[in-house]
Amino acid sequence: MKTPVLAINFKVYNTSFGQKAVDIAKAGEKAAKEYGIEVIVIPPATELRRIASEVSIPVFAQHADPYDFGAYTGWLPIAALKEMNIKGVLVNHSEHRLRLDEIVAIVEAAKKHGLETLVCADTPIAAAAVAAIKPTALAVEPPELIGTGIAVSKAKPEIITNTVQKVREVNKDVIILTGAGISTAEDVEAAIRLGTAGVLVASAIMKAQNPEKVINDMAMAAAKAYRK
Ligand SMILES: O=C(CO)COP(=O)(O)O
Repeated sequence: MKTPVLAINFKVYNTSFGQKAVDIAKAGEKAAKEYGIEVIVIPPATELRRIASEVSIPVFAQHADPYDFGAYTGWLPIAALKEMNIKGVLVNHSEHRLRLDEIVAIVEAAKKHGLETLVCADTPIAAAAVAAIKPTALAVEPPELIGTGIAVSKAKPEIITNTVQKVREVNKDVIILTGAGISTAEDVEAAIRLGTAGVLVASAIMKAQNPEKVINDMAMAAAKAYRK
């Protein structure tokens, strides 16, 4: 994973499926090229194969299970992601919470299959616990700000600075991202100034009138703030 990062969690909005999802992913690809940053798109499981075949930027799954191919009805094996050219997996999102042993199993299985991991944590302490598992990246997202349009980087900057401090005590390499309520280019800039390498964002893009413009503005802000 390169830095800075604009990771777009599509969640399961009505814009997260079909052609709209492809258009948003293509806007991400365009911004990644234009500003030289890492844009990661994270569509629902049903859209993974199509989007991975239409864009060259990394596509991550919103969740996957630590299984190989086999008799696992209703689960999404990590082995299948690899076959679809998916580059990584989001783990333990606050809307899809897991126990620590389950997080460990997914991160280990992803490593075995050569996939990256972006693990979510709701507090600085949880982020430090996650950092000890050595994922590729982690995102600190206070659940009470998710989907509110109130950016954690503005409303609760101490959550970000505490996360960076606690995580670096246990892991010097993991990429740290900021998420929850990130709405504007300014919010992205603040997240980077507070010591993280980018953002994990959903509603500001998925619910926008003009998602392409929001992606462009956030990507430009990330590139600019990260260079300084
Ligand atoms: O949960 C999030 C990203 O994974 C954050 O969601 P919002 O950007 O909608 O606040």
